[in-house]
Amino acid sequence: MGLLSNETRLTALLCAFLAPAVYFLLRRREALSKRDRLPPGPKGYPIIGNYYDLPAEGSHLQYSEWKKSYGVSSGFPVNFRVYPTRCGLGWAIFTWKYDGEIHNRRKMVFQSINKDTMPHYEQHMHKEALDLARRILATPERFLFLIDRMTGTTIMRIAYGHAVYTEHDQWIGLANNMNHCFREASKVLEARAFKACYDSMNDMVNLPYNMVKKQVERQEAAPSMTRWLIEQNMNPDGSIANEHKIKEITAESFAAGADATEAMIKVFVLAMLANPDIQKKAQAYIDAVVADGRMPTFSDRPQLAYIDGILKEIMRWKVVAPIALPHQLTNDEEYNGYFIPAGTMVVPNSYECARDESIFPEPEEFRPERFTDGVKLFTDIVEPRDFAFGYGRRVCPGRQISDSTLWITIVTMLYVFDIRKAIGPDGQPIEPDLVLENSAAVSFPKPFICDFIPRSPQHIEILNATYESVLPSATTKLVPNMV
Ligand code: HEM
Repeated sequence: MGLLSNETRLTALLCAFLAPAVYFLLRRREALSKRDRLPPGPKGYPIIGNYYDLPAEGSHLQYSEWKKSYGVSSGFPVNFRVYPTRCGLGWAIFTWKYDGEIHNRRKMVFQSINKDTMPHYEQHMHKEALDLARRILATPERFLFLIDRMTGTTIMRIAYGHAVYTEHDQWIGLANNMNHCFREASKVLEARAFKACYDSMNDMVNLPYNMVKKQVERQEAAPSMTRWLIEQNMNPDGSIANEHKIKEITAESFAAGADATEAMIKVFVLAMLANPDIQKKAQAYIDAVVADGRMPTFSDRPQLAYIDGILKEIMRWKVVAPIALPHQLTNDEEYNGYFIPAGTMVVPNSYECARDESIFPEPEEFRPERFTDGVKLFTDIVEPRDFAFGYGRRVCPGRQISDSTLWITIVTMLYVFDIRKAIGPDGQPIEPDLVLENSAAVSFPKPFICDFIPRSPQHIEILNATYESVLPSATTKLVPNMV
């Protein structure tokens, strides 16, 4: 006779059959209830999800429309599922999926951008901002090109300590070729373009790095991200650990940083054209701080809250990276009562954040007063940097560099110039188009013209003298093909 009664055996048998069934029913109910709780949105297709719903350009506008039409009240736009996300393009980490390797590389970027290194970078930025003003003075009609050039030369100095004087600089040429490849990524699949892009990315990674390495050996390297990383990774026997990572990180700074910084400086010019009163107000604040006949510098920043107000408003008014970069959930998430399964691609709509009327009334208006009364910056309003530079673990690691570059450029331009609408042949001011041109990642102002009028001969004299005094070891002469 067994130890169990017949009744107990029957119960055990029933349990053995029923338990999995109950388990699967519960799981199915849970799955169904989760499916009911997916955020609403375009239906999509099996496997490819919403791939065909993705607009090629201006996707932030489409997402904002969906947010309205699907009636989602939270910041999360719509149910949006396309599984493959950052798929990895060469060494460019912004195209990689998050993992331990990215974590380490981002850490290295932060090691080279910190409170000890920033003062050195700020000197570079200052020199480049002054250089831009001098070049605009010489050929104002080329200001769009000169802004483009200046964002490249600033990053060259920060990444490699390399000062660019001519328009035919070898490293700038390499970096521009590489950026062209990122912008035209789809065309890179053509065999010839692929080879050219492969070569230019390789050169960009290796050549400037090798130059700095030699300078470090000779102890004559200027301060730069590359120099710092080489020094921090130098083994006692003189070999360099993580060499390929250092090369790739610094090359990437150019790919990731130049376009967005350029777009923002151009947005600043547009904002000044459209708002002459704000320009005048900003100049009055600057003049009060530098009444002793000098130009503003970084040390004046705490006294120039209005310039920071302008900077914040530029980041909000025209978000140049309107959908940052796509993220992908590694785990199931609950958000505002919605269920969002692991693997979902989440496209942040930063443009929509900037247009939230409950936070930023009349969002189309350019209004630095949202953020400052001219004396202090308000702390009880959403910070545009929290959406302009992306999110979470992938937030832009170059934001401190861009922030300082933008500030010193804006304050320098406002000190030297009155930025005015150009006058057309009919004698009327030419109105600039304030709508940005959308592209894959960064939106730019459409080409426009305007006048840069020096505020006085004395402002020019002070500009030239200041240029000579900042980083005086650099070449101070205008070389023939400089402008
Ligand atoms: C105004 C200028 C800039 C803007 C608006 C900007 C914005 C952004 C945004 C929106 C992202 C995506 C963040 C996300 O995935 O959520 C990003 C990523 C990145 N940015 Fe910037 N950026 C700027 C300048 C720079 C500069 C100067 C550097 C380098 C020195 C830089 C380096 C990077 C890198 C390496 C990434 C990829 C990070 C990753 O995928 O983990 N950026 N940036």
